[in-house]
Amino acid sequence: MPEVPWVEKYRPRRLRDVINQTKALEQVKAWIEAWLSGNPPKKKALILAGPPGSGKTTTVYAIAREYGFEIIELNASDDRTYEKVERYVQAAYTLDILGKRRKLIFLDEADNMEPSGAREIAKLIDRARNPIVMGANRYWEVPREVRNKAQIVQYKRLTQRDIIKGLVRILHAEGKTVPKDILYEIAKRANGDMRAAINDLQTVVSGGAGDAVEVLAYRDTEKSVFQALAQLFATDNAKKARMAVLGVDMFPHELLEWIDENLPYVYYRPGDIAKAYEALSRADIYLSRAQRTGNYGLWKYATDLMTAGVAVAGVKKKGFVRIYPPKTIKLLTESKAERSLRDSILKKIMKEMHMAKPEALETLNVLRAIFEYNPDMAAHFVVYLDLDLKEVEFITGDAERARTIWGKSMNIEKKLKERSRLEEHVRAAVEERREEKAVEEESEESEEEEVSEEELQRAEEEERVDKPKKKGKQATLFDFLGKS
Ligand SMILES: Nc1ncnc2c1ncn2[C@@H]1O[C@H](COP(=O)(O)OP(=O)(O)OP(=O)(O)O)[C@@H](O)[C@H]1O
Repeated sequence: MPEVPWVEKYRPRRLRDVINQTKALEQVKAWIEAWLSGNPPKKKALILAGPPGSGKTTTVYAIAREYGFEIIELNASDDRTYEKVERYVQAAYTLDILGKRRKLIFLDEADNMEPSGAREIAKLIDRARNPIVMGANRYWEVPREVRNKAQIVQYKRLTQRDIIKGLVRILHAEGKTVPKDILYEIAKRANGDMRAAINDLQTVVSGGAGDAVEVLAYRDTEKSVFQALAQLFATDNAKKARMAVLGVDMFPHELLEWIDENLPYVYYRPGDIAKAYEALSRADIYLSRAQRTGNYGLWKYATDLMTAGVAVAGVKKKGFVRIYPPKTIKLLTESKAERSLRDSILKKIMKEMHMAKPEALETLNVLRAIFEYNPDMAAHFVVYLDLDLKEVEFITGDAERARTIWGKSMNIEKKLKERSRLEEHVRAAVEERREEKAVEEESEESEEEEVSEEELQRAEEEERVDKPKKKGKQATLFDFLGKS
């Protein structure tokens, strides 16, 4: 028998178990108490607005339980809903008098109402004798005529901490545990949606830890590391082994951890295991050298050793090998937003560096290392690839480091701008000078012509004078010589 969905099994029954919506709950309580005071609130409808899985429906059910209402739940996007609402509105008072439980009408998805339905619902709110509560993710998409007649109660997006609190509560109740990093990963990717988080938790707990990682971490990655490792461990061909890990979106040292974890299950002869580990430890040496020196070309040797080096180490077990994540796993997960960031970075790399996608992926890995260890060089890449801050954050995975690199890149950009301004300036000056020179030369040329005419005359005269001068000079010398 399939298990009851935990989202229903663990839906808080009481208001005080609803996590981190205190302000909203107070408003809802005050409003419902006004109904019970015999002096109904001015606005006879309530809109609970907020992100999915933040506790709106839960509130309605808990309030009904605590204040003794029966809930009539209807979907606002359903065309026939308003007819039903009308029936209940009519009947409600009578039922009340007959001592039956009071009814609370809950209309979910009020932001998906048809305009015609909205007009009817607005009319019904006017005539309502019992509380009408609506749920909506996008308040502004609730038709205006309905919105105007309702009081709004805003639900917050739950924080990661709230989500973890909710998940831990369920784990306690189930007597189950999951690794902390997986729990955090679930909370992170839920993005404030407790329902999504609880569903993920249930999948993970009922599936076992191996599946957990597969379900959570690798459903979006380029090529799953499970697939890659299965291929790697199935071959004793060096080239195939190298190929197996291409396209795995992972740092070499992370890949190394995965291989490290799974090696003992692949070889059964101790000598072979030892040989494989030797290849791994040499890979590790290359990796730390790469990190120390910034020579990331060494990554290639490291990757060769951990793939080809391991693949040829000996005789492997036949058949299916179950791949386990390393104990110290750093989950490489991606949300939709992260994925789109990564794609946009890849596109920039492909465009600027003229690369195909697999190469761009490798480059992204290299960039990650550079961004981790060499902020100055990273800043140049930011400018070169025209990355934005979000993309830099994605590459670094660390907001603070991203800001440092971003700051540096702004300086470079400023300098580049200054330089191009300067260049422009110098170029303009040179141009100006050249023009001036051209004008000068032109006038010089004409002056020269004039001068040369004069000079010509003078020269001619001089020539006449010169000769005797020269002669005179020579004569003097001769005279002198003669004299001496
Ligand atoms: N604030 C909360 N505290 C505890 N549990 C919560 C909270 N919010 C949601 N949950 C849990 O998440 C699941 C979904 O919650 P709920 O149905 O109240 O979401 P919702 O806000 O109505 O979402 P939607 O807008 O999608 O209808 C329930 O199982 C509930 O137990």
